Amino acid sequence: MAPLVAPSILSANFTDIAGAVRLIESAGADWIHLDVMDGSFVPPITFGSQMVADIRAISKLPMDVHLMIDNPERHIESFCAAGADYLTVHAEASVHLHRILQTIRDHGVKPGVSIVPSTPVDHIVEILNEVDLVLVMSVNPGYGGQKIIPSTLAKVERLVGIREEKSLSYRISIDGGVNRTTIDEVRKSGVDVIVAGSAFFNAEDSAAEVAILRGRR
Ligand SMILES: O=C(CO)[C@H](O)[C@H](O)COP(=O)(O)O
Repeated sequence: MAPLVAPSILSANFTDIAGAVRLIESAGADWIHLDVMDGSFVPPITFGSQMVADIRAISKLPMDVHLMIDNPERHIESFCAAGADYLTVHAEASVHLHRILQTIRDHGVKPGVSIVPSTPVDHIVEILNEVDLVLVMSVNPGYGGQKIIPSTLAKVERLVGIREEKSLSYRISIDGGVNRTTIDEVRKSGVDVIVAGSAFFNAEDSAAEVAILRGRR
């Protein structure tokens, strides 16, 4: 099956977020990916739950909210209330991962877990039955436009295997450095969702770019 495509507004022009959302919709992309950064877990600061609420007000596309923040437990309620469909926290950001994931689900939102390139899949095996999404960071988080770290694709393959072995149903997403040069290798890993920032927002024809990322040329 073709993967879903989730353009990341991190690579959009922040003076025209509504325009970026319209572009994502008109290009036929599947989800909107929102990178929340706090200047602590990662160096940059992007935006908070108000951005999620404002996008919810103008779009019905599923919102895939990726919290690159420390102490995510402090912010679960506000992002759930803002209208996130998927809310993903970093395994490295809290020792109380199990509780956080359950809190997200209690709020009626799909919980996700993410790992940075240096974190092995073994670190999250115990909570895979609690999540609807596993987001594998294929670059070190914080910035768009970086080169993919190829060894991260083996983690996607491992997650595909565990899902089958344990009859689980999470989706696997990859984030960072996915573009028309890397897409063939990325798709071979068995990934379900492709997050694309610069490849989407720098494309001359964004609908064609979505088709390429899905594997239809
Ligand atoms: O999470 C991110 C950075 O932390 C971005 O979503 C990711 O890097 C996508 O950007 P690009 O497709 O340009 O690599």
